[in-house]
Amino acid sequence: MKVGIMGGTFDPIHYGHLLAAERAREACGLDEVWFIPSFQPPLKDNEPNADTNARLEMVYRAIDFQPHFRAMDIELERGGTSYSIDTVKSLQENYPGRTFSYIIGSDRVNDLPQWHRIEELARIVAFIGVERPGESIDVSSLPVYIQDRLTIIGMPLIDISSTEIRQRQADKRSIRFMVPEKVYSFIKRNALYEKPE
Ligand SMILES: Nc1ncnc2c1ncn2[C@@H]1O[C@H](COP(=O)(O)OP(=O)(O)OP(=O)(O)O)[C@@H](O)[C@H]1O
Ligand SMILES: O=C(O)c1ccc[n+]([C@@H]2O[C@H](COP(=O)([O-])O)[C@@H](O)[C@H]2O)c1
Repeated sequence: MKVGIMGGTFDPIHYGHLLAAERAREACGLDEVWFIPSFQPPLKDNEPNADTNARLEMVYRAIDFQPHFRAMDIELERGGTSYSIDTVKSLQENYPGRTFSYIIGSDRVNDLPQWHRIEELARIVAFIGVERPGESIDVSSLPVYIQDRLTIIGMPLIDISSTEIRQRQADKRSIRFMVPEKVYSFIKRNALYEKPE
């Protein structure tokens, strides 16, 4: 069974994440995509804005009724810095018989050489890269051991980021149609990302 890992801060999850997962599933013949929210993403300086329960709940709402998508809380349960090497090793131990690939956007593809224990990680997992606006994938500057494990797939450029959603929400501008309706209603009901008056 082939599983794609869609890891992220998901603060909040948005249509860019969902389309990347779906196009990777189709292009690479993945049986399932597992969405794994990070507790603390390794290369981001700031702590996530929404708490872990809210970020996980938004992922559940976004993938509700999608037969090939699952959400897993293993990084939230583990706590600490969410290194992918720890996640993949734990998945391999707990779910034998699966092969895992990481689905990542162009910003993360380009910083793969900075990932924790990347040489070891690249031996046990493959990477599926998707373009996102603002940063194009520069395959030739990546070490060969990463290039060998990387497949770039096509996807329409979706110019949506969680940062922009948080900023729009703080500025009281519209975030409708940037996130699924059930995520939208959760953000509004819980006043996430709003600036205190
Ligand atoms: N619009 C998008 N198109 C393609 N891939 C995306 C898009 N947004 C995020 N990704 C990818 O999804 C993964 C998780 O992203 P993350 O949760 O950090 O979202 P983000 O929008 O980049 O968040 P932030 O703006 O808070 O940094 C990363 O691999 C990232 O490159
Ligand atoms: O393991 C690492 O060193 C590492 C460095 C950067 C990113 N990642 C993972 O890549 C995924 C996307 O990260 P981010 O910061 O864009 O949310 C998420 O699952 C992170 O844990 C992992």
